[in-house]
Amino acid sequence: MIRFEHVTKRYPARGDALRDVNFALVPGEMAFLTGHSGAGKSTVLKLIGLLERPTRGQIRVAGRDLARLSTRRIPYHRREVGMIFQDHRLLVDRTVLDNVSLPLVAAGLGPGEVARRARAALKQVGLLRHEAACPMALSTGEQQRVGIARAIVARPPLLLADEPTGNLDPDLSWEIMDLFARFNQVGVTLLIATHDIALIRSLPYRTLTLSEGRLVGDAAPRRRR
Ligand SMILES: Nc1ncnc2c1ncn2[C@@H]1O[C@H](COP(=O)(O)OP(=O)(O)OP(=O)(O)O)[C@@H](O)[C@H]1O
Repeated sequence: MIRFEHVTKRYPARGDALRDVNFALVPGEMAFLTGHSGAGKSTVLKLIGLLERPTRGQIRVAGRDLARLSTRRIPYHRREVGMIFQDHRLLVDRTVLDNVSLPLVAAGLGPGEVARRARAALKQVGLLRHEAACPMALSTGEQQRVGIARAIVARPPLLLADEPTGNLDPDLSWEIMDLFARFNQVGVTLLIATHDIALIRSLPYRTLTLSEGRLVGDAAPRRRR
């Protein structure tokens, strides 16, 4: 589902944010990406979502070489990659339902289909009763779940999450991880960037570790007890 081969990313004025990074995730895998602040976690996710381009190396997602993707195919690629951010990036002047509908509206679906699918996504995250609310009226954990509903509404095979539990207390963090595990059980591939060591240690998933832009660790998933 994801393959990085000798990927280097240099930001002008900053230098190398990633250096010769190599790893692969098979379809249906769920993994953490960790490392200190500035290690390059968000950069890895942005490269996969085509929000940034590598300076060197090759990135393949779902078998496609991202460097060879035509401009016409980029919106299609973005719909296949659901992205979840710590600050959830919701539009505060739109309802919860409108926020979740956005990727489908952008994909050109008709209003009936958009509403049907957006409600199904809200139901999956347990927020159907808040569909008419404005995001600011919801708690932080609920806002994060709206962001997750928006990321899954187009049913992407790949979900990327950048510090999805960063603002949440432990109980809410568990709720979010539970949701991710449920998506994973139905075949979605997930890569979750986090520096929440307690969360990582308590869950059995594979963990990729970055330090100073290099991949320095790749711990296999532990067996569930
Ligand atoms: N658009 C940019 N322009 C210049 N430098 C950048 C840009 N984005 C990130 N960087 C730099 O690249 C390095 C890696 O950043 P990145 O955000 O990928 O790290 P991170 O591991 O996600 O950090 P954090 O946990 O703090 O979010 C950092 O030194 C950062 O300052």
